[in-house]
Amino acid sequence: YKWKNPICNGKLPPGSMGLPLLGETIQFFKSQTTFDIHPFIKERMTRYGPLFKTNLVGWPVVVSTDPEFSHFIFQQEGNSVELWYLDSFMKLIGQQSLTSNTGAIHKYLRNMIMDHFGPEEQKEKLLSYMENMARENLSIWAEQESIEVKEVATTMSFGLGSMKLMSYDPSKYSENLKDKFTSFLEGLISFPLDIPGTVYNKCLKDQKRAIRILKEMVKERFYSDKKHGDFLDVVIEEMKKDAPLFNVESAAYFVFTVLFASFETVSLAITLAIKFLSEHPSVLKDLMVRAAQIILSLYALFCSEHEEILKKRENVGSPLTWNEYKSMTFTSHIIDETLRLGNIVPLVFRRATRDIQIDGYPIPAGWTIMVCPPALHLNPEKYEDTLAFNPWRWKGQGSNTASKNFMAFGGGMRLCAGAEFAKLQMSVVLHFLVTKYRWTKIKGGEVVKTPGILFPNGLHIKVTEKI
Ligand code: HEM
Repeated sequence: YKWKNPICNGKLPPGSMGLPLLGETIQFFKSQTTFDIHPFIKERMTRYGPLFKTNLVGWPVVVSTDPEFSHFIFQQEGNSVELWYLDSFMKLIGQQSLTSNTGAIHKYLRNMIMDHFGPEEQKEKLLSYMENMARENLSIWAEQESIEVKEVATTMSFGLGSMKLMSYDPSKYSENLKDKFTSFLEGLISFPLDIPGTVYNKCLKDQKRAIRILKEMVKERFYSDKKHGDFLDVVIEEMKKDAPLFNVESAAYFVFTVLFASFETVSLAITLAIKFLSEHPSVLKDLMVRAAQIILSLYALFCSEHEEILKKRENVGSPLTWNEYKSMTFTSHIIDETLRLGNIVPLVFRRATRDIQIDGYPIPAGWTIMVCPPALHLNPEKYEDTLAFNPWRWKGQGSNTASKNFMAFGGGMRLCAGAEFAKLQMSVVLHFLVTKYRWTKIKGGEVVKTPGILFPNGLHIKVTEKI
């Protein structure tokens, strides 16, 4: 009785607390093979409405599928809610990483990241890194009989992220850092059962090895005076201050979190975009026509005005400027649509630090609030024919990062620090892929959501250079 009726001032939102201790955990982790809202959420939305209570992995939770309330929750960061994730997640991310810091320290660390991934840095340095990375990787893809997209996209994004963060050189270390992340995203939102054979267990082991490598790097840098111009330089500078924010352990966790956030999400988004484009030739055709138009108009302009620049550009393919990438509205619609339908981050967690009232229901202090972006992204009142991949639905809008109906990058003070970096990287890869190459799907492409997205059979394609 106590389990089913938690003590609280007033009537809690509708819903069931499930079985004692287990709650509704088993139903929550049930896998699905479509992009639709997870059946656990969908069934309860129909039964109880947009806000309902449940219990997951021992924690009392209120699930929000309501745009207004979800937006309100993101705005309440540091006021009536704080960032909070399941114990299993925190164990993987580390108690001292950015995600666990609040207030001024969070702001300070967040700015450190923004300084390295923000628009100024993108214009100055990152764009040319990205273009080189995309060009080099694509030419390697085109040499293969077939490639598995998620795998090669991960290699490319990891290369970019790890170079920018810590000038990572794999040949210097006995174990490869990238291999330690293969099951990380899956593990983060998988059933937190730490026994051999489970994804979570593998993830914990890999995380320990990754932290070991990163600690080695942090120590080496700490005792060296050589500057690399990367993110780790800034972390080391922090460590050398009188009242340092980091020790070796927390510095390693910090870099680990940013590294993970910077490449797993992007490589998944690139894979999803390629999957959707492969399945929707009319979208691909439109994208190719627009990309060709941009290049042709640039060439025409340069031919008439800057013969030397044209020559330089011809030598390196067809790179563009930051403003040119930003003005590719159709590409940004494809990216928004991929993120809306793909729901790479299917759940965002917070904890009420004091009692919150919503529509006459109390959410007691200490309860978890789970914001569910797919419910907002697949809301038929906002997005017609919700499961259709239709980039044209964004026509007339600029690029989306956060709104009440688009929360692919979260919102409020915790809005993804790498959102613009991620979108730029996707634009660059798509631009080079469609202007210089064509591809055909060989096999795979099916998805399973657990609730994180997996490609159980991969997505295998053959890339060829256009003549
Ligand atoms: C398509 C790619 C990406 C998606 C879908 C995505 C999604 C998200 C979401 C939903 C959050 C909010 C989590 C929360 O509120 O609890 C977040 C936070 C964050 N993301 Fe991303 N992200 C992406 C790419 C990146 C990249 C490339 C970076 C690297 C710089 C990055 C760095 C971060 C950081 C540091 C945070 C924590 C921000 C904070 O707590 O202030 N993300 N991301």
